[in-house]
Amino acid sequence: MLIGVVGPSGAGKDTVMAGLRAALAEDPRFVFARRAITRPADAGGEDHLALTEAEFARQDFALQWSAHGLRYGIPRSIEHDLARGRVVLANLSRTVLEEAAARYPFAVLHITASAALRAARLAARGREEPADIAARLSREAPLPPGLRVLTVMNDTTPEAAVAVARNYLASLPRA
Ligand SMILES: Nc1ncnc2c1ncn2[C@@H]1O[C@H](COP(=O)(O)OP(=O)(O)OP(=O)(O)O)[C@@H](O)[C@H]1O
Ligand SMILES: O=P(O)(O)OC[C@H]1O[C@H](OP(=O)(O)O)[C@H](O)[C@@H]1O
Repeated sequence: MLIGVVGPSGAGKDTVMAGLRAALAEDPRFVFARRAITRPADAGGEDHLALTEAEFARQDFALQWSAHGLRYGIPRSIEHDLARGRVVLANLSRTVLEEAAARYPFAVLHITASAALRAARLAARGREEPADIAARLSREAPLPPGLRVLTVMNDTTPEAAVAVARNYLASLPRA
């Protein structure tokens, strides 16, 4: 099953995924997709595959989208993992959820937090310039209806959010 980790900028998707990755490191059932992004490798945050626009255009991805002036792709290799019954976690855009659900066994892990907390977190993170942060905070993308969704309110500690997300993963049907 593919788990799309989504939510507004600053909610804590990367943070919760990093916590899950550490918590599930010994469990071979779980795989974390490495994204390709047209963002420099040293920009901070996740360990992504940094591609130029030209390199990105030549790749064949399982899922891809554009946001924040960047291109994002999920590698085809997830299909091999899914075929072997793995649970694949991937940080996705909310705009590709219907496509993902149409193509793969799929559930959503929706990470969110209040607008005030997200604003403070993005400012403290410092990965983007203030104008980009403002654009990120105002970006809205509703979740499509009819999907299996767990919403995690990441408004206390990262550990608490990771624990809720981990319980959700444990509750999912085995492939
Ligand atoms: N529960 C929390 N308490 C305090 N700080 C947090 C918490 N969760 C995340 N953060 C911090 O908030 C910032 C944003 O988190 P993160 O990068 O994980 O968000 P994101 O949803 O992946 O955002 P984006 O979509 O912009 O990449 C990071 O600096 C992170 O360390
Ligand atoms: O707003 P939506 O479309 O859900 O997400 C748009 C993009 O923003 C985030 O990327 P980043 O890691 O913050 O660059 C998401 O992971 C996604 O790639």
